[in-house]
Amino acid sequence: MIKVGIVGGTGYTGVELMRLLARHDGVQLQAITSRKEAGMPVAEMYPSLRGHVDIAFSTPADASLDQCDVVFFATPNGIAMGEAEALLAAGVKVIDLAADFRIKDVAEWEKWYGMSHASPALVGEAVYGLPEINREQIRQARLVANPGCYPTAVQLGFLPLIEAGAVDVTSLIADSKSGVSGAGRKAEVHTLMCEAGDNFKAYGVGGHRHLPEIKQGLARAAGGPVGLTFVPHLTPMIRGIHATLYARLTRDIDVQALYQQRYAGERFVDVMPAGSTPETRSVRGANTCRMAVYRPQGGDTVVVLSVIDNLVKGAAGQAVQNMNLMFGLPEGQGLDVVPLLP
Ligand SMILES: NC(=O)C1=CN([C@@H]2O[C@H](COP(=O)(O)OP(=O)(O)OC[C@H]3O[C@@H](n4cnc5c(N)ncnc54)[C@H](OP(=O)(O)O)[C@@H]3O)[C@@H](O)[C@H]2O)C=CC1
Ligand SMILES: CC(=O)N[C@@H](CCC(=O)OP(=O)(O)O)C(=O)O
Repeated sequence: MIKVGIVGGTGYTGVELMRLLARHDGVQLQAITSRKEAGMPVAEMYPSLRGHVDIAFSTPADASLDQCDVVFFATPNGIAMGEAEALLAAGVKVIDLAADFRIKDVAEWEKWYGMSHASPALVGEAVYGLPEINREQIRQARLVANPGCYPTAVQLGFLPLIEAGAVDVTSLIADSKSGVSGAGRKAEVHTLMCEAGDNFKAYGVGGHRHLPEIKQGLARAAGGPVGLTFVPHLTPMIRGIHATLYARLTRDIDVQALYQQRYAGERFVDVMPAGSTPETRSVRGANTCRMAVYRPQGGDTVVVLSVIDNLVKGAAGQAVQNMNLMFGLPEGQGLDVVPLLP
């Protein structure tokens, strides 16, 4: 049994990790941290876990994380970078759901995240945890930078076109919408029901911190810099990301065949039949990125629709997928979830 620790168990990605790991045969939940709720049984805070998780929260200091085989950081940005080095030295693998190790250019990371990096030496070692592009490196990794939610939906949506060299990479557009759980559980005015319910708005139009992460991944696929306009929106739903992506073709190709071939062996990417429109509710609770690709009126604009559950393929599910790869387990273990509908 793999001994698992979770730092930040009271938050939305933390409780989602517990929901998935509770049904995973290969792991034992060893420690779940909370600074404020130490001593409280996890299932008292989250009755959905009654009968599934029978331990109490402990403080990060009391959690004996160095006794775990793997520690997930489901914490705000800037926490894992201060803890990872000691855990790795103790032989513990680390998966950070935050952004501390996602961007290889440390100065760029510091600019977007507004803090100094506490562990720049580890940034080079960290493997970006998008299995559909980095599977073999993840298998060997001690430290995985789990991708952001928008970057997962956007990169998976654009990759086939860019890898095939079939589009103008200087003029990509990602029009993306997120459910409110993407903002986490912390109290903030903009996520109050009277602010976010029955409302729809763009934010971060002038620059969102996921922009450099997405551009880094797409540039790697393109073999050079890309130009991307990325506009996120907050929608009045709890879970889900819907990314509508636009690119200009540079040659005539069958985009449906391209997408089907690229993701043919990928269990967690579903290319729908031509003419389909993926819905966010079709992936609710599941580790699936579902997509459809169009060439409206047979023209040279490609439109890709890409949906994920931000808490699953956009965070905790992808983190479990990465853990499975790092420990040589079947990649989908614990992730065989049928989406909840309606
Ligand atoms: N929500 C989403 O859809 C996604 C989130 N992410 C990223 O995952 C991370 C977690 O997100 P989310 O679960 O939504 O966030 P939440 O705000 O819901 O939870 C954050 C958790 O971190 C703990 N925490 C806060 N500060 C510290 C600290 N200094 N030391 C230890 N623990 C701390 C809190 O617990 P307590 O106060 O009890 O100690 C809480 O459990 C973030 O970096 C987020 O950007 C990534 C992809 C998607
Ligand atoms: C709706 C909402 O507020 N979403 C968050 C992004 C989600 C997130 O969790 O950020 P990381 O993936 O970088 O960790 C935001 O835009 O800041």
